[in-house]
Amino acid sequence: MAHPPDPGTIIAVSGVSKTYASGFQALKHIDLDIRRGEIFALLGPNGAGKTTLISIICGIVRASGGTVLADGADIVRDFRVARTKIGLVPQELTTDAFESVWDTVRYSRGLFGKPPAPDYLEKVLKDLSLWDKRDTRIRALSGGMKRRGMIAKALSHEPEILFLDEPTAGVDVELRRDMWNMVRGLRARGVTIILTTHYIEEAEEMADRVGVIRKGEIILVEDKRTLMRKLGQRQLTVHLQQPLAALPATLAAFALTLADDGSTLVYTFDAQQDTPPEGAGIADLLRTLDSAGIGYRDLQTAESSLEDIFVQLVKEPA
Ligand SMILES: Nc1ncnc2c1ncn2[C@@H]1O[C@H](COP(=O)(O)OP(=O)(O)OP(=O)(O)O)[C@@H](O)[C@H]1O
Repeated sequence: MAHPPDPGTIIAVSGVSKTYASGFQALKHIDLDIRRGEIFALLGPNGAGKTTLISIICGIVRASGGTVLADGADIVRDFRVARTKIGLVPQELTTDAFESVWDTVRYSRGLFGKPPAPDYLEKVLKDLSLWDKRDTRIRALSGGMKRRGMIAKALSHEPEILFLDEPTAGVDVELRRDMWNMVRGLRARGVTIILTTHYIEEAEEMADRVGVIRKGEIILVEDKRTLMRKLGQRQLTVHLQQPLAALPATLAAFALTLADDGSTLVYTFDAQQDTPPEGAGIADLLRTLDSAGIGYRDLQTAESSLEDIFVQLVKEPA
């Protein structure tokens, strides 16, 4: 069954499964709502099903079951309407290599039945630093420029939803920066962006929400900040004046480990615990150290990153 229409939802994935002809089940009953105007990062290890899911939503791969609505249009029944809403920058660079950049974007726009819009296409190419290359054949472009070309092509019909599958895999720093500027600009214009990435720091920097997929199942969808607060851990590192041979019994109340041959104490606690259990706060620890006569030179705190959280989430259960 389709979802009840919710104006805040731009993509509604309901019960989507995919079993490839080989018999391999790549997706298992995926439910996922993408909100209008957000940047959504889909994270998952190799082979988790990210590309399969994106390809289904974009109408390239047929689901074995379930439904997808793109801005209210069923991607199978209302295929044409759904397609005009979506732009896809695929992982693999495939395009009509013999056409010029300009012809590629112009032609691609025409395929979606959109009237010519040279001013819009000029802006897209300029934003992607491709304007100077507009008469160059795609195949004569460098790898990074080809990727810019793919993005321009995906944007040619002014889609409301843009999928970027591993957009920055193997691209240089400059292109990555341009790409994120472009993504920010698109979001500011109300375009919804869904990206897959292996660079978790990108998701950390760019995404509003994060979804994690593992072995064909969505195991988590969360606002990025909430996720980091919920699952993040903080660590306090205490550099001691004198190394300790072992943890003294007076410190047993704290979750401590001794590192660096006894010269460092590491205290790990949940970032979500604004109020730690009675007597287990940082102040309590420092007081206990003082009264035990354990001197320290320095203190450092660190929070776990989205990367740490991700690694914890996708690691195989022991
Ligand atoms: N055409 C196909 N036939 C059979 N199995 C396939 C096919 N395409 C993908 N798979 C399998 O489905 C699983 C999911 O693949 P998918 O490409 O969706 O993963 P992914 O999360 O995008 O991975 P990566 O991060 O490596 O791109 C993998 O085990 C893959 O081998």
